[in-house]
Amino acid sequence: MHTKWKTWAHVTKLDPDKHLTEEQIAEIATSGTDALILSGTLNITKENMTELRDQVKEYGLPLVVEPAGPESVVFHGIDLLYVASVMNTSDARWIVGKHRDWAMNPDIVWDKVIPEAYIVLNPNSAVGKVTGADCGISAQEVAAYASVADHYFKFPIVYIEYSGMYGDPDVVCEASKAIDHAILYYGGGIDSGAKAAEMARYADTIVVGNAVYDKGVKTLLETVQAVQ
Ligand SMILES: CC(C)=CCC/C(C)=C/CC/C(C)=C/CC/C(C)=C/COP(=O)(O)OP(=O)(O)O
Ligand SMILES: O=P(O)(O)OC[C@@H](O)CO
Ligand SMILES: [Mg+2]
Repeated sequence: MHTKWKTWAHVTKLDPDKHLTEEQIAEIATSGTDALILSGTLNITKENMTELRDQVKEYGLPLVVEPAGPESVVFHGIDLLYVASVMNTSDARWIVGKHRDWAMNPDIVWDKVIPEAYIVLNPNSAVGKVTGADCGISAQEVAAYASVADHYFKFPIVYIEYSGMYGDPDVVCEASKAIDHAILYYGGGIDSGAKAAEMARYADTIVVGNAVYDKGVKTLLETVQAVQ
């Protein structure tokens, strides 16, 4: 299996539900970001996922699809499929239920699948609302979830997710201390070089999403330069 993903410092998350021009995509793909993740929670379908894949594929960057459910899984033309389980929800659908439904399907390319332990910390994000995540937890509880994900479930990725807001670096620091093997992802509200550098002190891989759309490719470049 493809293991280069473990060395990525910066990845860019593109939303199939949003639009980018060809020129913007060219700038993103040549920004120095290590990979593109195609993902979102709301309004994601095989159709808009495939359309975005076709827009970005010619640049040769590693492509990851991160589906919000079985309905948006695409394997063709992509390198890896990141599949989340949310640690801090009591709704089992988002831990293992959707996965059971998905596994009724015989066409899963398991060699491309990388499981991710999500810890969702922004209650106002789409992912926070949809999964009913308990976002009011302490840094110690986040670290404990990270420890269970790493040492017990042996997830290869632990993902601290503040989608749409900049998180607390102390929380990411505590999570990083609790993990020995998993790669630690941080995503949420990174819209400057300083924020990218701050979270990259603790996270192995930082994720930039909304800033690409809200602030533009120049800001994306700053975040890349701060960590590469
Ligand atoms: C079993 C399969 C194939 C999938 C299930 C995967 C699960 C359980 C996902 C739950 C968490 C989730 C919805 C992950 C999707 C990735 C993600 C967090 C995207 C960011 O979403 P937001 O930024 O909040 O949403 P919008 O961009 O749509 O506003
Ligand atoms: O969109 P932002 O806030 O940059 O968050 C990135 C990513 O973690 C979202 O899943
Ligand atoms: Mg988003």
